[in-house]
Amino acid sequence: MYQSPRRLCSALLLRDAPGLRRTLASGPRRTLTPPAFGPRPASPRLQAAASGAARSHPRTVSSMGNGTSRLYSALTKTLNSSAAAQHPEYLVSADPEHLEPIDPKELLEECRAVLHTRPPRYQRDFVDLRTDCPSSQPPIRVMQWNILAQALGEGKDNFVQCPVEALKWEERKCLILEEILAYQPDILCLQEVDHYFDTFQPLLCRLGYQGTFFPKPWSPCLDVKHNNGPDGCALFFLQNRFKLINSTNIRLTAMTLKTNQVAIAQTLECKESGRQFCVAVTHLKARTGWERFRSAQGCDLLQNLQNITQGAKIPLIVCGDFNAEPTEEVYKHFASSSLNLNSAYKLLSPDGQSEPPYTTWKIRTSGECRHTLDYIWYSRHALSVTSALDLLTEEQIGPSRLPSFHYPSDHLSLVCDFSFNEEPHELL
Ligand SMILES: NC(=O)C1=CN([C@@H]2O[C@H](COP(=O)(O)OP(=O)(O)OC[C@H]3O[C@@H](n4cnc5c(N)ncnc54)[C@H](OP(=O)(O)O)[C@@H]3O)[C@@H](O)[C@H]2O)C=CC1
Ligand SMILES: [Mg+2]
Repeated sequence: MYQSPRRLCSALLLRDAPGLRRTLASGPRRTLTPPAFGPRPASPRLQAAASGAARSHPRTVSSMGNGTSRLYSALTKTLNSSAAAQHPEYLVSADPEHLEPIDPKELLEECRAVLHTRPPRYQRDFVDLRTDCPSSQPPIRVMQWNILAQALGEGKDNFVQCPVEALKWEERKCLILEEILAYQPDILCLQEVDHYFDTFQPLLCRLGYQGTFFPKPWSPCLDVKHNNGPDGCALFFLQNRFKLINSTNIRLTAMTLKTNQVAIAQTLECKESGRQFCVAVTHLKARTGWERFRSAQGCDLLQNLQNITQGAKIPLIVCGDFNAEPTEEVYKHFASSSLNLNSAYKLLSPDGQSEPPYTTWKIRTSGECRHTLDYIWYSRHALSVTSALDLLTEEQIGPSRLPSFHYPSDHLSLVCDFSFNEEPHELL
């Protein structure tokens, strides 16, 4: 598709003039699955509106913690004198409700232009898991992803086999957006988000999502020089499909003590069917030696979810980086909870009983770390998984593991399609 130079220079490219020049010189080489979002009017003011989005303050996000995060975000931008001097328009506030929608195809084109020197995206296929006749309602697509905080990736994680150039934010953010645009989730659950206000909230808002961000109270990102504020969990849903009924930000406790880990839980109503369900996102405490702590955090989350779902009356989907293998206590608590949860990715195994062999794979100074830590739990009686996105193979991941020039995070995205099971009275 032809893109005028003017259009290519949008929000994504504002801070990447050399990338733009490369784009115009050689054109995109990468191949992509085209997005299938509903058509939106192409915006003739994409460039101006997108730059406005990048400097805007959100209105729809929930309250707790957002003030802190906005402050850090504003502070880091102000302190980043080069960015402020070159693009003073970043400091001007705009009302996100009056920003024009983005055509996802245009955004994808922009991502492709920025990424044209990188290798092509990995091909991942959806596995059909339907066991009965198709539902009359369109499925609900849920994406779970620890996207890797920029500050942690560059300053803390020690991915010794990953070249620093592969972590450049101006390109890595395009890889993240490309992944989201490729799978078009209705609901997006993210961890390690440290670019909510300047990137994901404004862009995803203009793609039709409503977002909520809850930062960690003492994010390790804040220890990193030139950080962009705290990292935290973010939850987005498509506004044309769901109505927000209730939203709760949860600071997890462990043995009654407040911890540094958080969750967001929202009750949504499907606009097509009128059915309600609850979706939650969390990121539990990392590292070995913290198993009992994680277990306590999991119990606290389950207790909160019991209350929010009115004792399992409302169907539930819980996405998260649990930082726990299936052998850990916290996993067992979720698997045996009275909320009647099943883990969606088990359904990809031949017997439907085994988790995938890995959801994260990286090489640190301590050696290779290959673990299954990320899950999508769902109410096994009320919901069915109709398909799930297969994981990357070892060959696709490559010998240097993740993140890499191909893939932006050390965690793989998990994507599932859900449908509501018929209620007993509807079967009569
Ligand atoms: N600025 C301040 O004033 C304060 C800062 N802190 C910082 O916060 C940290 C604790 O925060 P907490 O939320 O408990 O952190 P966690 O232990 O949960 O880990 C934080 C992040 O580190 C990643 N991580 C996991 N294993 C390793 C590893 N081996 N090496 C490097 N990174 C790893 C995790 O990624 P993943 O989930 O993908 O594995 C996670 O996102 C402290 O280390 C301290 O640096 C704490 C208090 C105050
Ligand atoms: Mg991490």
